[in-house]
Amino acid sequence: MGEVDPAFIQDVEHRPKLAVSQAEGIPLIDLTALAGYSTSDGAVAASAAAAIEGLVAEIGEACKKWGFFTVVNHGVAAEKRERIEREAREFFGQDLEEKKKVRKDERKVMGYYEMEHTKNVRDWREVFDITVQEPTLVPASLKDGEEAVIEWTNQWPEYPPGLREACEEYTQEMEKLAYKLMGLIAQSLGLPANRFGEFFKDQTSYLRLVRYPPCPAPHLALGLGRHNDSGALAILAQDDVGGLEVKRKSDGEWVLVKPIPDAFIINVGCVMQVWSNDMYESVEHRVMVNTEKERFSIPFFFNPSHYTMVQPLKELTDEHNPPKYRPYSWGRFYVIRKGGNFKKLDVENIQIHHFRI
Ligand SMILES: O=C(O)CCC(=O)C(=O)O
Ligand SMILES: [Fe+2]
Repeated sequence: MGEVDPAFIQDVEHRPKLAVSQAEGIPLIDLTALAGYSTSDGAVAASAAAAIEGLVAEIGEACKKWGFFTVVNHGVAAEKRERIEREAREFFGQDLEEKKKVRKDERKVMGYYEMEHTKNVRDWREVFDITVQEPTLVPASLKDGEEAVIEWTNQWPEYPPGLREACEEYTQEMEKLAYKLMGLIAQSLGLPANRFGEFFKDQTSYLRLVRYPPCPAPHLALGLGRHNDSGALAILAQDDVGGLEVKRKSDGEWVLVKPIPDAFIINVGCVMQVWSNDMYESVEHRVMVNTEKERFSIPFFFNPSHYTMVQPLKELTDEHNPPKYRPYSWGRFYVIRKGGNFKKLDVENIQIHHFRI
């Protein structure tokens, strides 16, 4: 059994229990009703509208109670998911030297990386990041009032040659699903289905391919340390190995998210927490590793346009429920977050609670 670099070792209170219960897991939601929804045919629309109403209620309940849920019958073609999963395995299967040819750094923020830290402890994983809009515009400066932007672009490896196409095809599917889910979430908050649409015109969403290698010390290290996702929504494809844990809101216990074939795991991010004025919370999660099996996952992070000022929505606040956050620039928040995970920091990386009133 190999020695583990101390950079990976979690403080005692953050080490995982290797035997965790899967009981009372996150809600499972069937999206079949979305496919049949048609407003052009009155008869279909009437029954479909009732089904959608049920779905909206289920999603609202899941967002409030868990911040996480699993969806099935989501309409994403299985071949597209299988294809990107295959390409990801091919990419990570190469030598480190090859992968480092597309390594990210402080200027090229998309690409391969194997030294990420979460809360200043190194994660037992390697990633490949792809921005969805080519190019993605983000602020050039972190100072208020400065409007200049820079462009983030992707780095594509020579091998596997089909990786780029697989990613582009898959992100289109993720976007479609994200818009549908945002529509349902908006309705669950009593808002029009398209309420969030305006925020994503120049979205800064990204896709991440992840490999968690087997680890000789899964009781000491984590594949990914506890964290919240910073954007609006995340859609995760995990393989059949398992390891994702969610901090259950009701009692603070870490609960393992059981892998379900073809399902996606959805969670609301910090932007949705602020928009909803804490009605829906972005819940902490982390990833355990194991001694035997490598694990692959593919999260898609649905993020607003860089110029979005994130703040509680007017419709959801009033004098009895005043805004709990000051407005903040999504673009600057995102640039700081993306830069902060490269290395150990002296201070806590930027978090929404820094904007809490
Ligand atoms: O790999 C997973 O299961 C979760 C990944 C995740 O939470 C993240 O990358 O933010
Ligand atoms: Fe996450």
